[in-house]
Amino acid sequence: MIVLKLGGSVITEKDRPETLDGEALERAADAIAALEGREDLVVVHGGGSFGHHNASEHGVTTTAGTRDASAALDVHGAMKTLNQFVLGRLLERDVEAVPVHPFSAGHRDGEGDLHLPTGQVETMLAEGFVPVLHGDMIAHAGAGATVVSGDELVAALARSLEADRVGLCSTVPGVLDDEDAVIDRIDDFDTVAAVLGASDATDVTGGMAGKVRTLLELEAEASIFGLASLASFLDGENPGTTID
Ligand SMILES: Nc1ncnc2c1ncn2[C@@H]1O[C@H](COP(=O)(O)OP(=O)(O)OP(=O)(O)O)[C@@H](O)[C@H]1O
Ligand SMILES: C=C(C)CCOP(=O)(O)O
Repeated sequence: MIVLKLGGSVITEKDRPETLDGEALERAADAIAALEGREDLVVVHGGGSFGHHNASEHGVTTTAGTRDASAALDVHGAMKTLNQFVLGRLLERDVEAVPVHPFSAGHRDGEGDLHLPTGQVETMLAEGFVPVLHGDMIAHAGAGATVVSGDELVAALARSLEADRVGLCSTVPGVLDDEDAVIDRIDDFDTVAAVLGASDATDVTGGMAGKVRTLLELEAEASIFGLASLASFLDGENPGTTID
């Protein structure tokens, strides 16, 4: 069973609000369609130019919340729009993709910890569907609603579903060192902290630094790689950077 995140930076033009990178999304959908039926797959996608700009305008992050429903729905709506594009490209390729909207499915407790029940995802998988989740807003005890990143959802799903493989397809071929070479393996935050930055584009969830931090907390290994390596990841290889 594979949990795969399609980074928003891959499937959208992240620096142009609400702009899809149609060609990249089609390539990602082709790779997923080639896997169809061989293994259980849960897809999560990030926001890219959908969601991050809206969240930034409303001043919401993974810790700063809002109690303004219109603001929450603005971010949620942008993410649902992108989710429709992702589902559409998968359905065109006969992948039985169905949506799961985290805002309606989970919450954060007062400590900010994410709780994501997965009974619906497990039933979808058992019935042959490919669940497609996305970064979203989420009710947060004591803070209203905050942003939940696709990376956090990947980690929660991988834990609950005991995923065999976890992959994050991003716009970079892996985590890069100070000479832009792909770092093969990361097992400690401090040793790479100096090269880990935010995203180049508007991003409220922490860019590469947030991604590595979240994945290091996960017991299972995870791979971060670029679109050119998505097919090889789905074929069982470990391209890019392995976080363990
Ligand atoms: N050391 C690093 N190696 C690689 N990328 C880095 C590094 N430091 C910062 N980055 C930035 O992190 C970005 C990837 O993080 P980002 O959160 O944008 O990815 P994503 O998950 O694909 O997108 P989204 O968060 O929209 O879903 C890269 O585009 C790059 O700008
Ligand atoms: C900005 C929102 C709503 C979700 C972002 O998810 P991410 O792109 O995985 O960080």
